[in-house]
Amino acid sequence: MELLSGFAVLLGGPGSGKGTQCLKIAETFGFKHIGAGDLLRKEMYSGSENGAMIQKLMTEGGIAPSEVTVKLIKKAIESAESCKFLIDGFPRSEENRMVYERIIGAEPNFVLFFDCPEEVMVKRVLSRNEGRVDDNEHTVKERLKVYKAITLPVVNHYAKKGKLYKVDGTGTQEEIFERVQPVFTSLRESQKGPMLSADPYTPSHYPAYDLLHLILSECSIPELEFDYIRIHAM
Ligand SMILES: Nc1ncnc2c1ncn2[C@@H]1O[C@H](COP(=O)(O)OP(=O)(O)O)[C@@H](O)[C@H]1O
Ligand SMILES: O=c1ccn([C@@H]2O[C@H](COP(=O)(O)OP(=O)(O)O)[C@@H](O)[C@H]2O)c(=O)[nH]1
Repeated sequence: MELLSGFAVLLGGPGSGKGTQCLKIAETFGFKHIGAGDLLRKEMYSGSENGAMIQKLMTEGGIAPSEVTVKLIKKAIESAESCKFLIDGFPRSEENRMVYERIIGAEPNFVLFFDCPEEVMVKRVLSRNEGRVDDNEHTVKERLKVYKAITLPVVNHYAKKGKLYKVDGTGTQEEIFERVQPVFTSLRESQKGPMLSADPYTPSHYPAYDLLHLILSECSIPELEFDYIRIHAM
């Protein structure tokens, strides 16, 4: 099976606001939101053979085997009607990224990174109050270690590729969305790449602009000369 698709990725530490902002972006700009952690939690509670393993590693603050997560993401993509995806909280390791690229056969067109001080993230996680196995002081410390050692290299990888747009993740949800929204709006409305403010991670012109513009516009692409992103069967 082959699907025509395109996607953006949201990365950031635990509690940096990925899920919250993803919902707003998805609703405003018509993306299908795929939360990697949400998929794993659903799998954990489904009684599947992987349930106990997922619960253990989430409680310990670790990262699920790449094949397990990628399979769940692939299933979510295939069952969605949309062709515009916002993947939240994945890839979390270089290995995640490589397995995703091997199995799905695509790279994200654009990566948003929420930059947030540790103490802010910890405070948010500890007041999330959703009954999660990992929202406690011990696990959040472990998650932050994993984030710095294993996830930040992925962020750096996308920065080097000129795909990363860093957003200040502090302030209210509305303030953060005000920072995020113009990026998506200008990409949707402009025919030419937006010139963004200087930032260590932010290219002044998006190399991935054309493809992202394609994602953000309707999915009727055939007359345009873009590389199609194909999702290959596993
Ligand atoms: N800007 C914000 N200010 C205060 N609390 C926030 C903000 N953004 C999100 N939250 C809250 O912090 C917690 C973590 O946010 P969430 O979006 O789940 O982060 P992540 O997906 O990165 O872990 C949630 O309870 C959410 O309601
Ligand atoms: O690609 C992923 C995404 C999540 N997780 C696990 O799920 C937990 C919660 O992730 P989620 O994205 O839901 O939480 P957040 O970081 O947004 O607080 C992580 O600590 C990991 O244990 C994982 O193993 N792989």
